[in-house]
This record gives sequence, structure tokens and C-alpha cells, in this order.
Amino acid sequence: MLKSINPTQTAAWKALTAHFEDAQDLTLTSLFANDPNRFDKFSVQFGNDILLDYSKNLISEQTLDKLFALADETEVKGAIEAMFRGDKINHTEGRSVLHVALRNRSNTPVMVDGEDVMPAVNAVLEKMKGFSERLISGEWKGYTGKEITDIVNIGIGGSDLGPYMVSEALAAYKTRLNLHFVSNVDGTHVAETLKDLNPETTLFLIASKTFTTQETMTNALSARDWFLASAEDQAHVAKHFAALSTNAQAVAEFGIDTDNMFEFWDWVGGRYSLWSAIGLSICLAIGYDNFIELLAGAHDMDKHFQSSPFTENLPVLLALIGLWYNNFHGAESEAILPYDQYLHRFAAYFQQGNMESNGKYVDRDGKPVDYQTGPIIWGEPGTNGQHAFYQLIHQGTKLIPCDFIAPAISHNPLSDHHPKLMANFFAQTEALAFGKTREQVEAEFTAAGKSAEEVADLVPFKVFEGNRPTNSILVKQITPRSLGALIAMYEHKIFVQGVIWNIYSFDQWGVELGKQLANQILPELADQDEVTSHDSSTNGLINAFKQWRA
Ligand SMILES: O=P(O)(O)OC[C@H]1O[C@](O)(CO)[C@@H](O)[C@@H]1O
Repeated sequence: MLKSINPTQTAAWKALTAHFEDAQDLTLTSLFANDPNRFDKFSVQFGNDILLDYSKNLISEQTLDKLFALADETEVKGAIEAMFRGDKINHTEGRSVLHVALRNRSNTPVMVDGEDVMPAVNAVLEKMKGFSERLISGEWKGYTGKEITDIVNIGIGGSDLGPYMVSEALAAYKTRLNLHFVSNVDGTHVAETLKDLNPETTLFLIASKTFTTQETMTNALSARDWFLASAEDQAHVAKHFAALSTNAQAVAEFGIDTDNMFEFWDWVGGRYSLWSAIGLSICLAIGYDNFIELLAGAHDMDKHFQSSPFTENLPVLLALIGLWYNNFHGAESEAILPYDQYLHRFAAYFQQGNMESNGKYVDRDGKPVDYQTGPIIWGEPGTNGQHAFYQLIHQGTKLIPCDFIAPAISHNPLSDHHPKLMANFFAQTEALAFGKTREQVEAEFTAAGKSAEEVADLVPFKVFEGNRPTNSILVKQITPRSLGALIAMYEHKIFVQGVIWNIYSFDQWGVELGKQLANQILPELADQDEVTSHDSSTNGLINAFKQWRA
């Protein structure tokens, strides 16, 4: 169990509060003007894969020193050790937090309740290898003897977002199998997905840690009905359905052959589970060897996180910088902006990763916090975002720290697309940091021959204040290995922030009430009787719904 330390009561927090007051007038323009070595000082490279430039942040060496002191006082180092050691740091569920064991390629023992989990981890990986190789090679045949061509992963939340994001991110490594992801309980999702598929050549992965999730079970039953409408014989299910779960009993009850069950364990959080059997769809999408590379990249980042001094530690640096804006500058959200079309689900993935982990108002003592915890995470790929919401980032009234992510080498080096993409990537952080002054705007207008009246009229709208902070994360190329490292970097960032905010990052009780109420409401929708059991708004809506369907 992690010790409860109120971060606001630390000396470092108080020092940061005073420092924030003193540093109000700091601008990125002056910080860069006063220090020609700022990039060298505030950038760090991870192997030959990832360069983090955090120089365009509203920080000085003093700011960082105080943030490192905060990490020390809140015992971040001890918390990292506790996680890797297998301590039950997910206190409210009484569980260890060991997604790092799933990618522990050095295979050193990792103990849970006195038992090394690595043999079980490796056994499931071997099973995933055999299964994915038989499917990809075409050796595995469907019930009419045809090769499988399409895989449908049915899962939601952590059992969908990670595999979907990675399969898209690594589409350049695609095998011959076509992957589909069904998550929403809205029948449209499964219906539209199955429309063009052939039951003879389709295999379903039912991905659910608990194997009780309403959305997934409903979609799985519809998929089974669709399949049996053609296959007719229940015995054929074994060739077309596999389960990824911790719940062997529920899998057997569903009728899936236990040979086709890929196990994982309660010490794997749903939103940290793409490294587990939940990653089977990734294996099928990009091949087992590439999946192992993904794990290896994450393991490299795990080692870096465990052993690098905080001053060079990418996840720690990102966490502390994020916290500086969240808790001192009052920023409410963070944008993740990948300049890579393949990463189009990256921000959506970390919406769950971050917001389900750190969206908590109760501290480790069970008391409400009196400071801000997890930020709102959002984002879309550049350059699309530039033509949609960047206006607000540049000239709006809200402070939105942004992470810009881009690969130096494209998988699709078509004509001059990549230089153009990258020119935008570099230009945006420069524009956000340094803006455009009134004098610059006036000079441009004058050079363009505008009258003094026009200049006076338009100048205010064309000024960019700048001083908008960004991190730039330049990746050599998006490969399975670098992507593994990138994902693990963000996972550990979330961990560090949760430790400092004195919250439990690995439970998600906040999703339960909605599920409970939906289960109460569902039977009320089955007849035409007027509903009176709720508040007037909920009753009114349910009754209007019933009337429209009558
Ligand atoms: O894998 P399961 O058990 O179906 O759960 C799916 C998702 O539901 C949640 O429990 C809550 O939304 C997530 O944490 C989890 O990733």
C-alpha cells in the first residue's frame, strides 16, 4: 500500500506556489533569448528512437528543481519500486499492478503472493504465438475448410481501445488478416461490421477481462447468432470464437472451447492490458514477432523509468511538467496531437488511460482532495486539428499544454507529403511559443501597403500572444518497438502524477453507478407502463421514449 502524502502540505509545493507567483512574467521569448542552450538543457533522447524536447515550456531550472523536490517528497521513487516489486498498490481492489511483467523481456522473476508470474506470462505468449501463426499462415481453417480472412475483436474500454489504437498505428506492418473492432452496444456497430463479412472466413475474439461487461456480452451473443445462422452446428463455434479473459468459468459458460481461451490476471488493469492476451488481435494484425517487438520497446521504457535519474527520466519529466500546468497554472486539459495518420486513435486511447486512472477526487486516505487531479485529455492528428480547433489553442482564453508527436521517417514517403507534414509540426510549436507581436503585424501590414486606418482596425485580431507551452516528441519512425516505448512512456507519466496527487490510479469506481442504474432501467423499458420510479427528468425522458416507440 502506498503511503498517503498530501502533496500540498510538502515544502516543495509551497516553494512551487511562491515560485509561480514570482515567475508570472516569464515568457518563452525571454527564456529562449536569455539562454542559447535552452534546447540542449531541456531535451532528452531515449535510445535512438525518441527525442523529447520540453524546452518550449514555461519552466526554468528552478521550476524543475522544485518539481523534482516534489517528486522526492511524495516518494515517487518508492512508489515505482513498489509497482515493479508487485506490491498491492491497487489498494481498493487489493491487487498488484503488473502490466510491466507482461512485457518483462528480461524474464527476471516477478512475484505476486509469493509466486513468480513470469512462467504463466510466457506460457500465454507461447499460446498466442501458435494461435496467431496458424491463423496468419492459413493453416487454421473455418468450418467449411476455408482460410480465415477477417478477425473481429469484440470488447470495450481497455479491451478495445489499446488493440484498436495499436493495430491502426502499426498498419504498415499488416498481415493478410483484416481486423475489425466492435465495441459499442449500439447494434449499429456490430451490424455494420458484419454486413460485409462471411461467417465461413470470420473469427471472433471476445475480449473482456471480466467476461461480464454488458456491451461485450451483448455483441458476442449477436455475433454468435449471426455465425450460427450460417454454420448451424454449435460444434463449429470452436473454429470461429476465442476468448481473452481472466474469467475461465464465464468463458466456458458462453460455449467457447477452453483451448481457445487466452488467460490474463487480475493484476492487469483493463486500460493497461494491451500487453496481455488482450493483445491477441495485435498479434493477428501485425504478426507475433512484431507484437514481441512492441513488448520489447515498452520494456526498454520500463527500465529507463525504473533506473534513470528523474532529471533524464521521460515519464517523470512529462508528469512534472503536466502537473505544473494542472496545479499551478490552472490548465484544465492537455491535448495530444500526433502528426501521423497511423496514430489517429492515440489520443482516444490515452483518454481512457489517463482519465480513468486519474479522474479521482478522493485521496489515498479516502478524503476529498482540495487540489486538482487528472486533466481532460483530448486530441486529433495534425494537420487536421490545425483546421479545426487550433484557433482556440492559439488565440483562445484557455491554457492548453500540448504534446506534439511526429515520426522523422514516414512509412509512406509519397512525393513531398512528409516534409510538408513536418514543416507544420515544427511551425506550430514555434507559433504557439513565440506568437506574433503587434509590431510584427504592423510591419507586415505596412509592407503590404495597408492604410494606417486598416492597420489600426485589424492589428488586434492578428496578434498572437504566444507563450503557449508544448512538448515535442520526435520519434525516429513509428515501429512496433518505438510505439511500445511511447505508450509505456505515457503510462508511466500517468502513474507518477497519480502518486503525487495521492490518489489510487488503478481502480475505476466512477464507472459503476451508470452501469448499475442502466441495469435497473433496462427492465423498465420492456413494457408500455408509465415509469415513475425516478426523478422527473429521467421519468419524462423514459416515458417519451416509450411513447415514440408505442
Ligand atoms: O474487459 P472488461 O472486463 O470487459 O472491461 C472493459 C472496460 O470496462 C471498464 O471496467 C469500465 O469502463 C474498463 O476499465 C475496462 O477497460
